[in-house]
Amino acid sequence: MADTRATDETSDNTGGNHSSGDGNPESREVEKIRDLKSVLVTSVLNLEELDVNLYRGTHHWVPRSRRLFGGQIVGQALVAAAKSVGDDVYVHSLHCYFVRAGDPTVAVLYQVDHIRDGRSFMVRSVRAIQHGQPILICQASFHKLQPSPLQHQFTMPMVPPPEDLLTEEQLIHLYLTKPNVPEKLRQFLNQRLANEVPIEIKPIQPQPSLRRPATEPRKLFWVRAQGHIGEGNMKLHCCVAAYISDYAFLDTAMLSLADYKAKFFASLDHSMWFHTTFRSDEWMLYECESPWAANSRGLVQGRMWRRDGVLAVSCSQEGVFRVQPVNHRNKL
Ligand SMILES: CCCCCCCCCC(=O)SCCNC(=O)CCNC(=O)[C@H](O)C(C)(C)COP(=O)(O)OP(=O)(O)OC[C@H]1O[C@@H](n2cnc3c(N)ncnc32)[C@H](O)[C@@H]1OP(=O)(O)O
Repeated sequence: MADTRATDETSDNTGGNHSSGDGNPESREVEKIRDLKSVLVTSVLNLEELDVNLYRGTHHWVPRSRRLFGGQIVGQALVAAAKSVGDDVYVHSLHCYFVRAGDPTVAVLYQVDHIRDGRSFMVRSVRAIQHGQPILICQASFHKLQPSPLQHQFTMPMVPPPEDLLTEEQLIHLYLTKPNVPEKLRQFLNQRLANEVPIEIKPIQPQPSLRRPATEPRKLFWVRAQGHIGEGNMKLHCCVAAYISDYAFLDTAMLSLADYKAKFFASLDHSMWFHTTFRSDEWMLYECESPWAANSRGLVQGRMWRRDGVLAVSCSQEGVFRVQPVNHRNKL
């Protein structure tokens, strides 16, 4: 059954100044690289307030596509929206459209509109703007805690615990020790290792090689933010979950198609529902599936489970996919 415990995790430091480290610039630098709390909280999710309801966000990791990572834009939009509500309401859902590619060479402005303050619910609309044009439109709704006898949830799938599994990084290192790894593939995998994505992933069923058969479009992995964030800041955990939720989600739709690669793919929209308290810096099981793909689009749906079996977050996204056959002789 769903966890209906009233949360005491109500303090809001989202976007506040989080100092860390021992004051030594060198150790602060090391911590900045290693600790997600530094990278995301003091940098990416720490928006600069420019005016009333107007914020500026900067970037950390940019994907190979050279367009801004969607999870970063959604996470920052949620930070901006959350700044305009009190400590007694929690985001329960958000709905976004990615309308233009984000430009990694300039900052993003976030403009928050107060749509409605009701008795139980508060609704905000956020526009992420670059070069005077919206790149994302986001609606977020916040709700007071209102416990009810109506409660149920699906059951978490049975999977091995994260302690029994290797991280994606470890799997890549292992793969690179094999003889005869093609040079192009080696370069690609080394680039993946060099990515400073502040997210850790442990696949439940790692792909033995990149040349995989077509499978049911479903995958499961343990995921958490890198570094320590700690308890007591549910708003921040939701913003970090928004960042994480977009990372390895959309490619679920490609699993049904072997021998093709996406020459262009991008998320068109992103929706999330936050059900209960969780910690984004602790392992959560991300269950991703794609019920449909056609017409150059694919739909993905995801559930993030706390490791105690409580359904914490549900996500949904549609993406555009332009695919081409893989030439296996020259393949990565
Ligand atoms: C494992 C680690 C990897 C992690 C990566 C995580 C990534 C997760 C997913 C994301 O975060 S994606 C980032 C968030 N989403 C976006 O940035 C999408 C923003 N929205 C848009 O860019 C536009 O709204 C969108 C492209 C979706 C639609 O705009 P248009 O209708 O003007 O685009 P159009 O379809 O005409 O063209 C899009 C591209 O497809 C190309 N194209 C069009 N028709 C085509 C065709 N028939 N065949 C092949 N390609 C085609 C077209 O040239 C163009 O390529 P370029 O961008 O390189 O120029």
